[in-house]
Amino acid sequence: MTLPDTVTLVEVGPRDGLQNEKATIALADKVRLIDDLAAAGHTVIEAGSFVNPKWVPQMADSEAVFAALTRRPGVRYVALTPNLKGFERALAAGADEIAVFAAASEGFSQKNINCSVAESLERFAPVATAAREAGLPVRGYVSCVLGCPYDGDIPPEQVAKVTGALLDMGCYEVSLGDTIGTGTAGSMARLLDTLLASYRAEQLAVHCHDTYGQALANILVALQHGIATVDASVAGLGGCPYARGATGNVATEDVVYMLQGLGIDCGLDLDALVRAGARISRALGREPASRAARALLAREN
Ligand SMILES: CC(C)(COP(=O)([O-])OP(=O)([O-])OC[C@H]1O[C@@H](n2cnc3c(N)ncnc32)[C@H](O)[C@@H]1OP(=O)([O-])[O-])[C@@H](O)C(=O)NCCC(=O)NCCSC(=O)C[C@@](C)(O)CC(=O)[O-]
Repeated sequence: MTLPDTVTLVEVGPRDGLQNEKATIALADKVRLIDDLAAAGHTVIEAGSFVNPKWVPQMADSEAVFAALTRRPGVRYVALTPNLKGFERALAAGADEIAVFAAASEGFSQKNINCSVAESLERFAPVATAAREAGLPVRGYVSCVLGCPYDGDIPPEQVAKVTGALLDMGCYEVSLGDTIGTGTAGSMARLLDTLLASYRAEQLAVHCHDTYGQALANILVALQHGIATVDASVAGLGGCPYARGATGNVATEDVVYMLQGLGIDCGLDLDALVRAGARISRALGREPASRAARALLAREN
């Protein structure tokens, strides 16, 4: 199978990564992280979310984050928004793009956004319309595409239905979230075979959590299916507040290391990324979860 020549990495560390942290993270550390990631070559960075701060307190300062980050030309700063209220906050904060987030399973939808999948899609439609009127691109997420902590196995057809609804309402791309990281190369291949019967590879991205250590294998399968957009989180930060036990996203450093080995360009400076991951990990009082970052840092000592 042919692999893409270039891959776009969507950096979700500042949002998906930090949203799950219990201790308060200083605004300056969040902003420094985003600026470091842009300096390392990222062109798409999810910088925060405009959700109910009672649900996700760690993202309560997203307005301040957007106001303080140093905008680099060519970088899109994305905001996650659950409803029109969130969209208005994101617009006022100066987000370049917004992301709406649905789920493939009813159980996760209820726990994460307090409504059914159908109700969430009804909520997102006016958000997509408002974003279009404001000239902002909209990205869609579908969570739990390879398993749900509440509903168990998820048939690929169920994922295809929600993906189609998000594309129909105007999302330019849908990111397929293996929220609890239970997917394997086999289940990812089956999912993509189903989705690619109806949608183009350019309309899809993958968002793999590494709970079972399968994320890189699953991403490789996605690349082999022609998917050229991959979400990742520097230092493997994160988890999901509504999916107990889920670890962070695949570490961006590990994905970059794999892509470099495959000769695929993603425009990132691995050393700069490793330093960015090490800095935020120090601020959080831990080692980076990235295996590549730890190996590269050990070589320096
Ligand atoms: C969706 C809601 C808001 C529904 O929550 P709700 O409680 O049903 O909302 P509501 O409409 O009934 O409003 C209740 C209160 O929330 C306020 N409110 C309502 N909306 C907003 C807003 N946007 N910003 C600020 N405040 C808001 C609203 O004004 C009201 O305030 P009150 O009258 O009580 O003072 C809530 O469930 C929520 O915020 N959920 C967010 C959960 C979340 O952020 N989860 C993590 C992100 S998803 C994820 O990580 C997965 C992903 C994307 O990475 C992919 C993957 O890995 O699978």
